Amino acid sequence: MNEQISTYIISASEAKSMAESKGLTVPQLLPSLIKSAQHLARPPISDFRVGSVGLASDGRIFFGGNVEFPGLPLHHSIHAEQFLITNLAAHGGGSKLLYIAVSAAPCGHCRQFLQELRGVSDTQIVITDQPQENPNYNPISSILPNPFGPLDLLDRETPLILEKHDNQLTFKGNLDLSNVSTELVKRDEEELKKAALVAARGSHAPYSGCPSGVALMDCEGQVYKGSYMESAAYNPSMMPVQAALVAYMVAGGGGYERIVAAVMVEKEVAMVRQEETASLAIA
Ligand SMILES: O=c1ccn([C@H]2C[C@H](O)[C@@H](CO)O2)c(=O)[nH]1
Ligand SMILES: [Zn+2]
Repeated sequence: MNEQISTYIISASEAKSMAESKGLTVPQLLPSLIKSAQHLARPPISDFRVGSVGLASDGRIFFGGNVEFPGLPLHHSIHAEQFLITNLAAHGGGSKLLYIAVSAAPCGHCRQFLQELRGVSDTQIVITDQPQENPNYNPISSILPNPFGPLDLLDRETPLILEKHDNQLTFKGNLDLSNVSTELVKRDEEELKKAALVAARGSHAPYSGCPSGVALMDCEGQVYKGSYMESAAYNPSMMPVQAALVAYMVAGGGGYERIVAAVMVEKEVAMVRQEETASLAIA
C-alpha cells in the first residue's frame, strides 16, 4: 500500500491503474503519494521535507520536493510546489494543473507563484497534514483570495508559464566558453550552448523582458536544461540554475558533484541579469 515511488513523473496509464487498484479516483490517489514526494526532497538545512503531487490535464502525475543548498543564501532554495510547477512546465507539454496535494500549507510565495498558471484559481488543492481526518480538495482561490497575478500586468494573449514560449533569442557570435571546463570536448560545448539557448527561448520572462536559460552537463555527458520563470510579484521567480537542477533531479541525476559544466544564456544587455547569481549557485 505504501510503496515508495522514486520517480518524479507517473504516466497516465500507470496513475489510472494505481488508483483503480486502491479503489480510488486519480485525484484521491494524490495524497497517498505525498510520502514518496517527501522522500524526493533534499533539505539538508531544515531537515523539513515538503512534498507536492499534481495531476495534470493529460492524466500524468508530477512530483515536487523542497531542495536546499548549503553554502548559498536561503532564497536559492526550491520549494516543493515550485519544483512541481517547474517539472510540469518542462515536461507537461502544455498540460494544465488540475489537482495538487501538498504535505504542508503552502507559504505565501508558493501561493503567489501558483498564480502564474492560467486559470489556477480553479485548480483544486488539498493539504494533507491538516487536522481534519479526511482532508478535502478546495479551489486555490480559497487559500489566496483577492490575488495579484499575471493579468494585472499583462494582456490576455501573453503566454503564461505552462504555455508555449519562443523568445527568439539567437547567438550574436561565438559564445565565450572560457568558463567551461577545459576537459569538455568541442562537441559537448556546442551541445551545452545550444541547450542553454533552447532553455532561454522557453523562458517565461514577460515582466522584465529578460529571458534566460541554463544547461548543465554531468560527468557522463548528459545535458539538463532549465528556463528562468518569472512571477508577476517578482520575488517568487524561479531562477534558471534552479530550474536546470530540477531537470537534473527529475532525470534521476544523483549528487551535484556529478555536474561538471554549465552554460547560461541571457541577453547581452539586460535590465535583469542572472550571470552573477548563476555563477554563485554553480560554483
Ligand atoms: O510552501 C512551502 C514552504 C516551505 N517549503 C520548504 C522551504 C524550506 O526548504 C523548508 C523550510 O521552510 O520548507 C516548501 O517547500 N514549501
Ligand atoms: Zn513555498
